[in-house]
Amino acid sequence: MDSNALKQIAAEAALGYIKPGMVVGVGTGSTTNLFIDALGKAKIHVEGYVASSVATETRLKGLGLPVLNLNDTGDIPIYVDGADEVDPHFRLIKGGGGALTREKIVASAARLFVCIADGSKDKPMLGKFPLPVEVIPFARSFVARQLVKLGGNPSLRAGVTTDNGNVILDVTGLDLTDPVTMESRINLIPGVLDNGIFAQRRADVLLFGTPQGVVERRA
Ligand SMILES: O=C(CO)[C@H](O)[C@H](O)COP(=O)(O)O
Repeated sequence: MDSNALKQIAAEAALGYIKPGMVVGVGTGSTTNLFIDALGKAKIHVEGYVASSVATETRLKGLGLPVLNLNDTGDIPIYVDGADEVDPHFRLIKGGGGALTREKIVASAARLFVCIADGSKDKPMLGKFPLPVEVIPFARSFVARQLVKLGGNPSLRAGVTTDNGNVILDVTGLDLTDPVTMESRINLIPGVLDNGIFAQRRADVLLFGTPQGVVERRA
């Protein structure tokens, strides 16, 4: 099975968590796109979907699925999204698609975070995938210098402006043995909007697509 097929079975498994009448938070990325397409076919009568990016909103609307504004909903029952890395403690690196800030907001508003991924994202620890950090453009150079002081090697993601009008620094070399602390330390740098460590809001359920089928883990 290629990685797309593994993403597909993980995405379809997440449908089992979607019940009629729910408000459903929807992440961003190629795995989530497969989940959206599966939702389009499943025609479950949910109350609506809260999108974590403009791209996701466009895809949902393109399939005729109802999109809600997060400001018009309370806490939401469930959020489904992919990840770039997942550790054994359900902590994640996200933001490969640049949508990390809105993803973290919607994930934090959700009571259950279901993470869908192909099995290659299942890692013994976080830190190989360059950590995305969303930065206000005015502060780009200052923030990059502070990230170097934290042990990182930041590089500007060329040609990318986030849905919030900001830039992304991708950072290699950080020591993520304590991801909870590093998540906070980076977010304390003035000019940082958020970073792609999801350790304070971890996933609750992991659905990994593997050649042997979907592996499900619960925190
Ligand atoms: O965090 C994300 C987007 O900001 C994605 O969930 C992450 O990059 C995984 O993407 P894909 O499903 O395409 O592998």
